[in-house]
Amino acid sequence: MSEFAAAFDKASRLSASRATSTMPVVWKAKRLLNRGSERELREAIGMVNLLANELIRQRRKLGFSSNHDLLSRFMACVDDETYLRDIIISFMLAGRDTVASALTSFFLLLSRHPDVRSAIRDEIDRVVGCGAATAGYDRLRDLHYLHAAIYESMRLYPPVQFDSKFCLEDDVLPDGTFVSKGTRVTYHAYAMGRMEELWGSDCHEFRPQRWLTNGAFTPESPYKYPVFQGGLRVCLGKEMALMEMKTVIVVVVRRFDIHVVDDGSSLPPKFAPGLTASLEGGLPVRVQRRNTSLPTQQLGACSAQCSCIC
Ligand code: HEM
Repeated sequence: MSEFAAAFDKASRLSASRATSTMPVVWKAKRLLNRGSERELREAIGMVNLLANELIRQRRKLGFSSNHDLLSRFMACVDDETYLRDIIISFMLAGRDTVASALTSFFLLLSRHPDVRSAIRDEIDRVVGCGAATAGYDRLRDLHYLHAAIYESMRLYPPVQFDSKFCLEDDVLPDGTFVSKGTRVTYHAYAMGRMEELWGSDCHEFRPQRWLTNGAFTPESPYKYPVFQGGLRVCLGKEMALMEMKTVIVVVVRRFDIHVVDDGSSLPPKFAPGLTASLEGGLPVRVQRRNTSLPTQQLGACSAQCSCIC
């Protein structure tokens, strides 16, 4: 693991432990005295800042004006170095573990639902084409069943399981509930995804079809499905996350079978405490190459017998 990743993980873990502390006064005292976990947190944040600054410095040296990656784009329009560093750290924090968490639970569910796995493979062959090794943006967008399976997986295992906000001023919620200034209000995406009132009596089942109408993906209100938050502070990386996930899934699912080790238990996974949901001890899997001869040829080069739409 790189020094950056290690410092990053440590800083995330220690910040999350503040939120779950039963006596916040303890960590606040430690922070004041620069002791124990708070001292470690300060050091980890220092290391993250240092390495993020170094990343910016190196990119500046190499030149960024003709590059179209995210960092170069931000560098082209942000002058303030500290602000730029904080943007990089925010995007890494928001985008790294969330996608990893979503993919982990997706493959966990897929190994328990071979019927869904087959349906995904059929759709990929039909839409992406059996002659294409990877899929472009437009083809990924047309994978409605896969989109539905990803949404369904995150309904049951949202990467951000719950999220709190603090009320700045006295306020009244749409249902008339009064919330006084300073109150902590938490929405719990994990619990909401398993509520019978919201999802029906099969709310605990993994059923991608619930998101499809005549084969097309049909979204739900973000206030019913707050996996990416809603309103003004909705996740900025939502579309990017979905594309990233689809890209990985298309490549992996076509070539490999992922078997969760000791899956026979069908016990619910045990989560580790943290800002994003991760499984305690990881998810041990056996990866088996499928007996498929996926071609290296490009889109549009399929044989006459192929039923795909290239
Ligand atoms: C499956 C993957 C993801 C999930 C489930 C997810 C979920 C969320 C949630 C729940 C929030 C609201 C957090 C809060 O208000 O406290 C959020 C915010 C945010 N996300 Fe994501 N996210 C994902 C991937 C990404 C990716 C890949 C990026 C960018 C590379 C990203 C960038 C952001 C940013 C910048 C915010 C802050 C928006 C703001 O406060 O205005 N996210 N995300």
